[in-house]
Amino acid sequence: MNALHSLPAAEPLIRLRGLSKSFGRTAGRNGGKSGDRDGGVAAVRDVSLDIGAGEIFGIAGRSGAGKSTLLRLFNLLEQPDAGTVTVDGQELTRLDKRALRAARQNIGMIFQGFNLLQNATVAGNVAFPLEIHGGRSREEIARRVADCLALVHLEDKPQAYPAQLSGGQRQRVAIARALASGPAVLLCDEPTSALDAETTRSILATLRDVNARLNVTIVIVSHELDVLAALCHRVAVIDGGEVAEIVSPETPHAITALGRELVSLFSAPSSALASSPSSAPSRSPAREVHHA
Ligand SMILES: Nc1ncnc2c1ncn2[C@@H]1O[C@H](COP(=O)(O)OP(=O)(O)OP(=O)(O)O)[C@@H](O)[C@H]1O
Repeated sequence: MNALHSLPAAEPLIRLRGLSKSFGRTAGRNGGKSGDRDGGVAAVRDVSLDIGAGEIFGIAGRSGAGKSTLLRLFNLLEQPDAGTVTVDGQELTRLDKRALRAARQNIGMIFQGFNLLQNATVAGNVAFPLEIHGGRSREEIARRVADCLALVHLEDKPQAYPAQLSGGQRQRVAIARALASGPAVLLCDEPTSALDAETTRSILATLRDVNARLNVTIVIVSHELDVLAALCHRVAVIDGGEVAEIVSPETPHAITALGRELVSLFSAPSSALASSPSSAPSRSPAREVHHA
């Protein structure tokens, strides 16, 4: 689908235009349009999106739809074959390596597997991106680490090692680390998929808090539709690398099956992952997107 979806009223914080990415023999700056024909995989096809400052934006889709590839294009962990990525007024796709490294300070990212340094303490993990980027004093870094750990309620764990923490605590360390440089954007790739329902609820509460208190724009990929419905203002449904539709709680008639399910979950007052502490503790597997 070529149409530009979505449109926050104000100037968007994130602007994607005509993004395409193929893997395989034919990947190249020509847009990967021949990707299928020549045996490659067209993972993302001509995606254009605007995401507003302070928005929580979800990406849904079946396994292999292109969700993670699309997310990794937001900070150019994947280089697009065609198209542009603009974040906070900076067109990332025009930057050289050095400028891109600096621009990435404005874009934090967390992953399903947490990706923590096992041999570093909690404080060491959070300090790490600040230390490698340079330009900050030891005191500044210590203050920033303490602030970020307080934000995720781990102020009592700076000297612990990742192996001594629960999965939820590890993900909160990863969130603190991703926020250490004060980014405007937090990208989340399946952040709760390795966690049980109770822990998922606490991570969602932390992400809501980060969004509300710091106005950090969040983009989250998840195959768990109830997670997306509990957290997001809008969700893009990706199918075959394209944006099939964007749904929100106000969408009257979703066109895809996933979109319809999301809309029903948005309006489900008893969503297991709603912010209310009295909500039901477990999630229904029927609300997950199963492999295609
Ligand atoms: N590094 C790569 N090399 C080759 N093909 C890739 C690579 N990364 C992704 N792909 C292919 O691109 C397509 C989209 O993959 P992607 O991981 O983005 O999908 P996804 O929607 O995130 O799937 P899942 O929910 O299973 O993680 C798939 O066909 C996948 O096999």
